Parts: sequence; structure tokens; C-alpha cells
Amino acid sequence: MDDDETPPELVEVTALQEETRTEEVEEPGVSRVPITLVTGYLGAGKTTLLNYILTEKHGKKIAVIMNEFGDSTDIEKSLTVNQDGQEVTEWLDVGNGCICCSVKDSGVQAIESLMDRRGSFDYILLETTGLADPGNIAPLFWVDDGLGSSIYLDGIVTLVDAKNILRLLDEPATEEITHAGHEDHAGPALTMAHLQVSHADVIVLNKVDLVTPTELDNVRQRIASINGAAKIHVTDHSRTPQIEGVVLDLHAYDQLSKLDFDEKGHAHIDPKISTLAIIYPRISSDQIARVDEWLRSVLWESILPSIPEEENEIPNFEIHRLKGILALKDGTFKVIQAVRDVFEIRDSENRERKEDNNDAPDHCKIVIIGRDLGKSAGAWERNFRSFMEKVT
Ligand SMILES: Nc1nc2c(ncn2[C@@H]2O[C@H](COP(=O)(O)OP(=O)(O)OP(=O)(O)O)[C@@H](O)[C@H]2O)c(=O)[nH]1
Ligand SMILES: [Zn+2]
Repeated sequence: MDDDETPPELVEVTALQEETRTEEVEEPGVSRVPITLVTGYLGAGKTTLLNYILTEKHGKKIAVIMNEFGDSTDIEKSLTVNQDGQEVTEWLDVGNGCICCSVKDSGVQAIESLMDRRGSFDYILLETTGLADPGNIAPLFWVDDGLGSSIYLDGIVTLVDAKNILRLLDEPATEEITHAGHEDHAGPALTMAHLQVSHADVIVLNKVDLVTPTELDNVRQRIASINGAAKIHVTDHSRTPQIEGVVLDLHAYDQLSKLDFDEKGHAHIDPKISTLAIIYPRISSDQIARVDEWLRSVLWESILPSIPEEENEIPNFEIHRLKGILALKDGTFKVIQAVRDVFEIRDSENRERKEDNNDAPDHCKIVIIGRDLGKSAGAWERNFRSFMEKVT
């Protein structure tokens, strides 16, 4: 994308924030197709993963959109549909070469027209370019009502090249980041690798055959220090132990029954991005508005609310991804989802004491992944607590 091209889509997303952050009522009977974004640095093994999925027998009808990254501005995307063991390839012309700007219009239109002709899919997998920042793409699938009616975001899978990732994370950031639209961010620049890891719901740690067990260990720790909430699967040639629950059926943005996150481990191995969790006792339903208010402050203003300036321990943070479970006193749950400044709080399917839900949490938990979050979760937890308990 040229710098002077301002994609109108992004404006639209901003305009939608206001309406979409409150609880949404799901329309019953509308069957939506899950889409998983597969991202990762150049050569990490994305295409290998998608080919593996296409050739495995899983009895699902999966549309795979591969991104052939090239120098030309007209990039064709091949769309391979696997149907009853048969692969059918179509070419999508998405016009503008930058997928984050074009997928929403022509990409989704192409998917929809393909569904008209071939019937719906069980899943759609979209490979984004090795340089794409998933933080820009994810909200397009998530907040837009038009898209939301036919497609929903199932999760983000990030392929990591075990051999090269540490070097990429330690590299000084380049203009790739500005391409993705982060010119406005203050503070030290991040590498694309940081962004891709920090937005992941699942990390496929690939090319394990090329590293020693010690190297693998180091990579694992570094990844977990950046994103402590993602599930990590170690693979050789992107062969994940299984497909469902690993690449498909992630429900990273809807079900969210519990948030696995090891709060003690890995603190600050990576100097740039880290993960932390806030724990808080059950709340009453009228406290949800309070949580909403707190989220608006930290996500929209990047400010911990109600702290005098001189006492602010975390002056310059930036949240990339946030998810949370609010445990209510009546035994129900709410789910919080945020990618950058787009967020929502909605009902969870889960109720307590459901037989298959023994590990339902008995407290609220908010997991935050971002830059410059400070030395520990303590300051965050204190701020959240005092904000929730503040008399208004
Ligand atoms: N040794 C080794 N090679 C791998 C592994 N996985 C993938 N490769 C190879 O790495 C190269 C790049 O893999 P791709 O799947 O094309 O990577 P990609 O992420 O799609 O790459 P781009 O589309 O260029 O961003 C290919 O030659 C693969 O065969 C692995 O686990 N081990
Ligand atoms: Zn772009």
C-alpha cells in the first residue's frame, strides 16, 4: 500500500467501535463460517501447514486462501477448496496488493460468491503475508456487521520458525511496521515478529528438526514470555498433532471457558512485549459497566484510570491483545475480547456446574498482552481493584 492511500475500511472500523463494544445479541439460526488467520514470518511454514491440512482426511469442507506474496501490486490469491478429498483451486483477485486493506472488500466478497456457487464451507483458512500484522486484520472480521453475518473469526495461528525467531525478535524494527499502519505508536519500535506472536491464539513452533533441544527450550521460553496466553505446539514441517482444536475450532473469540496462563513463569525475558493477568473476585452484574469503563481507559486512552500522574507506575504502555472472563455472582460468565482498541464484553455460553465445565473459574481474570506493561501485574491489579471499588 502506498503511504498516501488511506483505506476507507479502517475508518469504518473506528466508527463501529462505539456500537460494537457493548454486548451483542446473537441472531439465532444464522450459521456463520469460522475463519482462522494463519500468520507468521516469511518462510516459517504457513503454506506447508495449509497443504498439510488440505491433504489430511478430516471430512471437512475447508477453503484455504493462500497468499502469494510478490512485488507487484496486483496479487492474486489462490483459493483452494478441499471437498471430499478433491482439491479445487480458484484465483481471487484482491486488487490492492495489501491484504489488510483489501481482504475485507474483495476478499470477503470473493469468499461469499464462492460460497454461493459451491455451497458453504465448514472452515476458511486465510494465510496472510509474512509481513502482515494480524492486529490490523483481525478486527475486520470481527466487528463488521456485514461480514459478521457470514464469517466469524475463529482464531489466529502464528507459525514460528524455531531456527530464526530469536534473531527476528532481537532485530531492530524496520519500515515493515509502518507499512502495517503503526506510524502513530510511541515508544521503541516492535518487530513484525513481536506483533505476530503477541496476537496469536495458537503458536505453531515449527522447524523443530533444525534446532537442538536447548535452542528449542530457549525459543519456547521467549515465546511464552511475549505471549503467555497462546497454546504452543512444537512441529516438524507444520505437522500439528491434530487439526481440530489446534488450527480449526479454536473458538478463541467466543467460547473462552478458561484462560490458561502461568502467571509466575517467564517474567520479562523479552524486553518489549509481555503478558500479565489480573485476578479479581466475582462481581455483580451492575459492576460490568465499571469494567467497561476501565477497559475504555486502558484500551482507548492507554491510561490506567484515576491515578495521579506522579503515582503512575506504568506511563507508556500499549495493549495489543486482551481477553478476560468475568465471573458473576449469579454463576454466569461474561467474556471480554480485545484486539488493540476494539473490544467487546459479551455473554459466555458457560454456566457454572455444567458437567463438562468443572474447571470454570470462580474469579474474574483478565489477561493482557502488550508493550511496556511494567515490572509486574501488581500495579495493574491494584489499579483495577481500586477502580472497581471506587465510590462514584
Ligand atoms: N527443515 C524444515 N523445513 C521446513 C519445515 N517446515 C517448512 N519447511 C520448509 O521451509 C520452506 C518455507 O515453507 P513455507 O511453508 O513455504 O513457508 P511460508 O511461511 O508459507 O512462507 P511464505 O509464504 O514465503 O511467507 C519450504 O521449503 C518448506 O519445505 C520444517 O519443519 N523443517
Ligand atoms: Zn495495508
